[in-house]
Amino acid sequence: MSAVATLTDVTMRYRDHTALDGVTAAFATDGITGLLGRNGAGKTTLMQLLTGHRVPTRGRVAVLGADPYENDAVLQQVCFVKESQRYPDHFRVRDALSAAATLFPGWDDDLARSLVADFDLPARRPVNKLSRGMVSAVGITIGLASRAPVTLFDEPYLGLDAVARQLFYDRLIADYAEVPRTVILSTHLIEEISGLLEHVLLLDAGRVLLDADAEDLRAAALTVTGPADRVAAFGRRHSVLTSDTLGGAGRAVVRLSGPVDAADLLAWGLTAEPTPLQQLVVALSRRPAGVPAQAGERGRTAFEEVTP
Ligand SMILES: Nc1ncnc2c1ncn2[C@@H]1O[C@H](COP(=O)(O)OP(=O)(O)OP(=O)(O)O)[C@@H](O)[C@H]1O
Repeated sequence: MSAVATLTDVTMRYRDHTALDGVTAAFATDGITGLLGRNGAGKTTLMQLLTGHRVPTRGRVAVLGADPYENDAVLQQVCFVKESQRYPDHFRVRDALSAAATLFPGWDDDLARSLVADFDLPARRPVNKLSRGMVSAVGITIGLASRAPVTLFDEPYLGLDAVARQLFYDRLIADYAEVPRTVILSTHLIEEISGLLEHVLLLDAGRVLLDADAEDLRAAALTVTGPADRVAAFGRRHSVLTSDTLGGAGRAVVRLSGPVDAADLLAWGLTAEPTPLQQLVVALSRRPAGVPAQAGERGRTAFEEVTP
């Protein structure tokens, strides 16, 4: 894989709190990565390091072959759409877009205009008079129209309604097809974006819990249902991530340790379907009740061998 951005054994501490702990990861040139994880997992911190907003306590961050911190040559190739982006008080929508146009060499004005129209953004209205969702739409417009080789969206759609979110996904995928680039998208709306993702990086308490191609993930787990004893027996052949029973019926999310023959499943009286990404992430990130998230401790590790 040719990587456009890497973190090598990166630790980030805020006073006594370790937000990232020994993270090593690489982001492919031209790829859409979902940066996933529970609240406080370290997603924003990781993005801040990639965009030169912070310097790691330990380890190395490289973007386009160089340290991004205070590096203008790198940073003009990087667009970071933050969860709660603030704009100068007097800025109208069109001012925000004009300012962005001067920052990014690849800025596409036609694309910006068409996104403004699609999101129904009032170009002359001050940004601080927009609704929460409209402010998000401004950020998304800037993120897409920047056409930056490395574009990061940190939960970009606070307040956006379902129709506008779908518009974002559609425009992202269409524009990515036209101008491939590296997109890193952090979100809690995993199911909504799972179809867009080529790669998944899952953080838990500051550590990498999963780093895998989305395609491999789809083939790596099954949700199996059927008589509880048979589900349990099937699970013993593989690796059970979560399971529950209701009466005599069982259901388990199973990480496969080898190929599964459909006829074999049928003979066992079981039905199986691919495990949705969201369910998989929940299963992997789940900690036993009462166990706090703490960097330095690993979460569940059942999936680690799947990591390419
Ligand atoms: N400036 C800071 N000072 C102290 N602690 C911080 C600071 N920024 C982040 N943290 C802590 O670091 C941890 C990781 O935070 P981060 O914002 O990176 O998580 P996140 O995965 O983006 O979470 P969320 O999904 O809730 O946005 C959290 O425990 C957070 O409280």
